[in-house]
Amino acid sequence: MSDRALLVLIGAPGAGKTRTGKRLSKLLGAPLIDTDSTVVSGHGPIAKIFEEHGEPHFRALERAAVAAALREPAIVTLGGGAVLDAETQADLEGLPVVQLTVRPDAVEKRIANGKRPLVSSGIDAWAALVASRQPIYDRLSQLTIDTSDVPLDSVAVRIADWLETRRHD
Ligand SMILES: Nc1ncnc2c1ncn2[C@@H]1O[C@H](COP(=O)(O)OP(=O)(O)O)[C@@H](O)[C@H]1O
Ligand SMILES: O=C(O)C1=C[C@@H](OP(=O)(O)O)[C@@H](O)[C@H](O)C1
Ligand SMILES: [Mg+2]
Repeated sequence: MSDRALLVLIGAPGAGKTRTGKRLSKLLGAPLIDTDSTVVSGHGPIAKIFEEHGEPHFRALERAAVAAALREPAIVTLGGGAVLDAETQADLEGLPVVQLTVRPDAVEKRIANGKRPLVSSGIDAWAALVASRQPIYDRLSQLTIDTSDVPLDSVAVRIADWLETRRHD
């Protein structure tokens, strides 16, 4: 049997997927693949890709990174929009998928660095984007954790505990 991801984190931009994935990787001693980091390593900053080549080009690069990552025995953290891809949705079937969520009041500061082109105009754009995707995040995930008031370490521990329980089911 080919390798598959150990855990996948999905959810809204700024919910904490990348940072939580890093903590979990340390906690579990497992490798981490952040698909945005893969794209950035190969093609430069995301905002620049959007500016110079447009969103469809970014999505194609992202899909390639996601397809490769999901075939590795690693913790995989996706960009917030990666789950819009139908092939990615199919690839996630049967994998442990955790959704991170965050309230608008808590995310505002987190996304203020201008690195996320789709939400750089502010919290209303973020809220509209997340509302449109919420049914997909809900359908694909088996566990949801709101990170608004929970420290990173605690989010990581909760996910590690859940994974452990799942192993014994
Ligand atoms: N549980 C948390 N509590 C407080 N701040 C957090 C938490 N998780 C993430 N952050 C902060 O939010 C920002 C975005 O985190 P990141 O992991 O990049 O989110 P995502 O990958 O979901 O877009 C970072 O500055 C990070 O430090
Ligand atoms: O929600 C989105 O469409 C995006 C989220 C970002 O990742 P994070 O969710 O890790 O911020 C990044 O992939 C890109 O800016 C597009
Ligand atoms: Mg991220």
